Amino acid sequence: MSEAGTPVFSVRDLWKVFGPKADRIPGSEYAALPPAELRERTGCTAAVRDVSFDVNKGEVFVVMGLSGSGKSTLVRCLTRLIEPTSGTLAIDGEDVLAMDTTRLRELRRHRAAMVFQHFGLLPHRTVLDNVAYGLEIQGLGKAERRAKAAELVEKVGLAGLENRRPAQLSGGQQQRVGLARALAVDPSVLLFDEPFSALDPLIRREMQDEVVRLHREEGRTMVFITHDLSEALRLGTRIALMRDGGIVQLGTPEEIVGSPADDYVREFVRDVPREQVLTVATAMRPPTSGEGENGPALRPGATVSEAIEAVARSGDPAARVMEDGRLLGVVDHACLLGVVAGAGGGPGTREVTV
Ligand SMILES: Nc1ncnc2c1ncn2[C@@H]1O[C@H](COP(=O)(O)OP(=O)(O)OP(=O)(O)O)[C@@H](O)[C@H]1O
Repeated sequence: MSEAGTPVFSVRDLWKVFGPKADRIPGSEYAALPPAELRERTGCTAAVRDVSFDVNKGEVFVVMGLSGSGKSTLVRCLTRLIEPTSGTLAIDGEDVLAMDTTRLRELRRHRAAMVFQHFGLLPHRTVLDNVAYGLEIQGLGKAERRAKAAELVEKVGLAGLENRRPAQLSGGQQQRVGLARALAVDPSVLLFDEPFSALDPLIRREMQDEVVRLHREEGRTMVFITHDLSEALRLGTRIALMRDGGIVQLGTPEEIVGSPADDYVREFVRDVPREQVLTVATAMRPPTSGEGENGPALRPGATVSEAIEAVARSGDPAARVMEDGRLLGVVDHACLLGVVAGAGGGPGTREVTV
């Protein structure tokens, strides 16, 4: 269990198999077959294949993978929009698979709100009424829900547009309405299913910033599906990288980029500018005697690219990595260039010298 206490979601040995007699697949001789062979021999597709993970309170948990890797199926299983074939699943410690229909409805409406790519806004209602809709379902009085909705409309940057209808908004603005509506019920977790993939790049970036801001300001737990690596790296506290229904690697952006679990992940992250993801805590080396007196001070979480800027500005041969007044290590030109050149992510793997 994490420091944050009970995980928001706790998922163990989860399978979702589509096809005839799907429940005979998990745990059988067929379970380890590659997808094409499984389909050929059984007519089944294992969309989610023996997956286990926790979503911790306050984190942005990104589910990333190529089309067909199982992202949507996995996230839909979390609230049983798709019924898992086998495994266990809990939200805030409560068994989701044991919930009856009333409890499940409550889960989907209040505890785990979903933000979709197609916003599903009510076309004849105004922005304000669309946001208030979730509160109406909750049984709040009219004045109260309009006041709360107005607050949320402002929070997502739509103040002044309260009385427009969805058709009078841009795609990004519609997505903000969807976001405000999901936030209205104050859920313990927000689930995003590729919400920004239909938006143009600039608006998409704006919406990503919005998610980062909401996360920073409210510490809200989020599960975010994307097939876009740069989006995953920008938003994710941790990223689960899926392939053929399984999780090939689960880790922080830095772990995924700096220590890919296998060749598949390595290929996936090949073009990522490593200096923007890897931190000085990874790139640093122990100080030699006399070092550590001078040079700019950086926190361990500073990126290598921030360190390069600091060293270039100060003209010192190295920067110091400090925490609570303690010297943890130093990053000199060789450490920093080693990261840029891709000469390994961790200590002891650098080959580049200057
Ligand atoms: N209802 C279904 N019946 C049969 N197979 C399905 C069904 N839904 C999904 N699949 C299969 O399960 C696999 C995972 O699909 P899923 O939609 O979860 O992937 P995804 O990673 O979300 O893809 P995308 O990014 O394209 O949305 C795919 O091979 C898909 O064809």
